[in-house]
Amino acid sequence: MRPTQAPFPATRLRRTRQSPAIRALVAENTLTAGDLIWPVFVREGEGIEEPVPSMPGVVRRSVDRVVEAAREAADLGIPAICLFPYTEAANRTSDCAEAWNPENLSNRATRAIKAAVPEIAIMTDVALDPYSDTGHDGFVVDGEIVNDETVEALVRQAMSQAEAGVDIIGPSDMMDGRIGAIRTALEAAGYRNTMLLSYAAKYASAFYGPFRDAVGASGALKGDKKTYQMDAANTDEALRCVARDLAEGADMVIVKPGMPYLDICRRVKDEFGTPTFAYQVSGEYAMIMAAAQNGWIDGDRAMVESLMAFKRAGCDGILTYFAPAMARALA
Ligand SMILES: NCc1[nH]cc(CCC(=O)O)c1CC(=O)O
Repeated sequence: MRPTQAPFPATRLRRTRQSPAIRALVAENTLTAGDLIWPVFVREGEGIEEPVPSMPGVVRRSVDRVVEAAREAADLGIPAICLFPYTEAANRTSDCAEAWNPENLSNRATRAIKAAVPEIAIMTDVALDPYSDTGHDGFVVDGEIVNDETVEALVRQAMSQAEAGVDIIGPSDMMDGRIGAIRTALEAAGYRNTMLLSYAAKYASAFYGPFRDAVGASGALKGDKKTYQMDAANTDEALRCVARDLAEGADMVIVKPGMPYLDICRRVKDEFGTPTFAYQVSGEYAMIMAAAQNGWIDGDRAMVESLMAFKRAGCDGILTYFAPAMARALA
């Protein structure tokens, strides 16, 4: 694109910024509730909403309260909710068997939401970290996060989620070959419409800190995730990950974290034209909320601006803890 314009004063770029009406007319991007996926934390119990200290305004909900939250989200026009279980220490084992227990928290929440709020799409996370005693996304053997054995377990986890009625399966583990393995298993079992939203370009990030508190993984995690999550120095590698996952049967892809990786969002969208999502992760949310609580920034305006940035970068939608607040602001 080559913008063409007459010399000043024939061209005055401020003309199209002069009033809310004119600015609305020339806005290049829009943000709607339909762009949002809301990640929620699920815990055991009943009637419980337990604050997550490092994520002001975010709570862990018992299944009955998650159902209420899903109702509220659907009424606000939010199309999808994403479930993350907080697992107690007793359910964190070296074989991670709770991950494919049909009665695990994630599967019970899925069935309860499906029954009460059938119109909202349910997304779940595929990775072993909520169920492992090491806090890693895969099995650890002699200090190595082993790929192929982990993929077999991820397939079992994904199949139990499909069986529970999940619409969108989100593998966030960054193992090699898991998209193809899960897609093959889904097709073989007749789950033709179950979508795979691959966390294709997921970076090893300091911004996941509050999330690990929220799901109870902070204490468990030994070491870091750098042998499977990506190095912040790389961009071409992100395109290779996305190309690989699309070739294996992913329907849509995620770039994660969001704000520090807007360049990756733009490249992925331009290169593949596939439905592309950004995950504005826990640490990004926490930064904005912390500054707002200190009176250092206007939290509502920072929320809107940060989410519009993803649309500008080419994203079709955003996973964000701000989803209900943003949807309310748009209503
Ligand atoms: N595989 C687990 C997972 N799924 C989503 C997040 C992070 C989300 C957030 O920070 O909001 C993580 C954490 C991690 O990889 O350590």
